[in-house]
Amino acid sequence: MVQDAIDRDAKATARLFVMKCGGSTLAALPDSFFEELRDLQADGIQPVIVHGGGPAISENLTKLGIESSFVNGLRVTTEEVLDVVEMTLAGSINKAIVRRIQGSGGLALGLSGVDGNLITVRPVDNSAEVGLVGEVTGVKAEIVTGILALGYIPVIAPIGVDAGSQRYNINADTAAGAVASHIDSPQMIVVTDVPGIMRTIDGEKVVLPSVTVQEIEALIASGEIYGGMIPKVRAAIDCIQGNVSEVVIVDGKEPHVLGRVLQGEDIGTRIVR
Ligand SMILES: Nc1ncnc2c1ncn2[C@@H]1O[C@H](COP(=O)(O)OP(=O)(O)O)[C@@H](O)[C@H]1O
Ligand SMILES: CC(=O)N[C@@H](CCC(=O)OP(=O)(O)O)C(=O)O
Repeated sequence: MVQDAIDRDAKATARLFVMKCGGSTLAALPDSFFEELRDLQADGIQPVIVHGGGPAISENLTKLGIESSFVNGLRVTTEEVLDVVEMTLAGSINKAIVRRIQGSGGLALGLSGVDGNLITVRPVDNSAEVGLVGEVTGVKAEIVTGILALGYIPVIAPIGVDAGSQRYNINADTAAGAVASHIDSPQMIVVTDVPGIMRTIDGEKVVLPSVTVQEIEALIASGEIYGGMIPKVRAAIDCIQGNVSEVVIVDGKEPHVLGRVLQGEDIGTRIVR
């Protein structure tokens, strides 16, 4: 009987997954991606979305004539930059994702980490260099599970608040990893614009089917993992030290990509302990 209860619990948590959608790929995601999300939701699976939008933020900053730069993959964020980050992430991008899910017949509810103090942060260690960028200190899991219990897919924009209600910009990969850890999601799926972590072997580019934490450190040290892939693998390493057992990096344009990952098919790169 005890075993039955354990099996039931395992089944219940296995239905939950966090998905990070990168700004590099959002506009290119086909309708079939959102239709699959709708079907998964109808089957009782509980996706939680954390999204990025870096390219759209940069575009809006340029339009407004506001200069911005990156230090180690983090956007140097002033209050002026944060106005644009918030209007882009919590505004147009968040609502575009919600509309696409609803347009396919699914149910979604958008919010940012500010709403209900969902994501609390403190300034990152190098805040003297990057400004108002936050490191996650807490996630109110009950808000996420409450939205899921209402039958909606939570769609979360990566902006956090501190105890004094100051808002902060958070890298979307980092925010997704923190959400996955705090809600005890067994899996995090990172949807991006490449088919996984790639490496050149004998002059040919190949996708690594699976990598360990140690292999990742070596690939960063050799320069084979660089740029936007670094925060993804760092977030993956952080969350697989906890209750998340695997992180899968995939290309959102692959047909039926979510179902294939959930069924354990060899697709993309699996990051395991
Ligand atoms: N080893 C690697 N394999 C695949 N992509 C890599 C690798 N190292 C760096 N990248 C880069 O990481 C990018 C994905 O990161 P990014 O552009 O930030 O995506 P997103 O917007 O989805 O967060 C790829 O387009 C590629 O240019
Ligand atoms: C602190 C920091 O750099 N925040 C990111 C948040 C968006 C993001 O991470 O979007 P992608 O996933 O599309 O890169 C930024 O301002 O661009």
